[in-house]
Amino acid sequence: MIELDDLRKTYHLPGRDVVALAGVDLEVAPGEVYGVVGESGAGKSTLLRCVNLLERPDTGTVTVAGQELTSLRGEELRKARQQIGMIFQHFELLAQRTVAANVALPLELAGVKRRKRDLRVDELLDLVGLADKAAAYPAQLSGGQKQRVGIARALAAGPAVMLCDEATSALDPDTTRSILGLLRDITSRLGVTVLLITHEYEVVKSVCDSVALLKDGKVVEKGPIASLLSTPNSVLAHALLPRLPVAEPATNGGVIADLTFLGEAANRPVITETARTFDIDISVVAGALESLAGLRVGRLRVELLGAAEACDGALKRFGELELAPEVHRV
Ligand SMILES: Nc1ncnc2c1ncn2[C@@H]1O[C@H](COP(=O)(O)OP(=O)(O)OP(=O)(O)O)[C@@H](O)[C@H]1O
Repeated sequence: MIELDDLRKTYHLPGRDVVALAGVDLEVAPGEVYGVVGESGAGKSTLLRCVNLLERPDTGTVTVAGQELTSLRGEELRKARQQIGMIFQHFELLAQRTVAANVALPLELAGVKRRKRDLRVDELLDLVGLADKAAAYPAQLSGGQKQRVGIARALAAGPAVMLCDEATSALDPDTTRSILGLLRDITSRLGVTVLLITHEYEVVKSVCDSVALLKDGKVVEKGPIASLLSTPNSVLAHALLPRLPVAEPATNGGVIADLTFLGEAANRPVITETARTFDIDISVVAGALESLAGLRVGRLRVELLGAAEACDGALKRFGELELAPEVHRV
């Protein structure tokens, strides 16, 4: 649904060049929620601006819903952009317009007739739970309500794709949860594909199917969350896994190791089986369980007590069982 091929963008400043995108390839499948994460300055905003061509990449192509936007200009580009809705960190609502008139704006620009427009606006406000705020002005709304208006406006022209620029960074954690839930729910119901940029892994955890890590203008890792989680040494997987407390010294002088359980592995009696096989004691020190991209992911910190060789054997066995044991050397 969105295809980015070798996107490059350099800003020329007096006396120096800043490479913002250094050859980005990305493919977002229809209906998917795709997150792009990265530190400040990694190139996330530039990437998003290049997708709807608010910024023209120096080279490379952007294809959205089968149409190569980078080959279009003027009226053709304006038309093609109606396939793309956008929501912003600071909502970007027009203060002098009512909620209904803000949502109606893309429809006005697309030349939709008054009656049809009004019906569509009612439907959209209903969808985002703001039917009773149609006549209110943005200043009278909370941050979460403003973003709901932003979502309704982005959906107004019936886009195939929605771009979200740090959509929840200005909101508190509870409001963030409800906005992300709404975004996930509405876009999956309407079959809209979402590309979002964020610097928060919590956002990726709660809504994304796939994720890419941008660093210095390059994608250094990407893929569906479910496959990243089972990729050894994946930086993204590590950042997305449920958090265990900072390692404490071994309480009984044993070997401390963190194990990761994905999906069905959580149901197997591997701890008792391994303890029996190697004739050691294994106790659970800490644990966490979360749902990530529809997959149950568990992490367990265990302490192995027994002969050094037996403990090594047990750790090797955990590796064979794909539990990715990480040993804490204390
Ligand atoms: N209009 C511009 N002119 C000059 N340099 C720019 C411009 N926009 C971005 N840059 C530079 O390009 C690089 C990438 O910036 P970008 O804003 O895309 O990163 P980001 O990952 O979105 O960062 P943040 O999370 O802080 O918004 C940075 O070094 C930035 O200073």
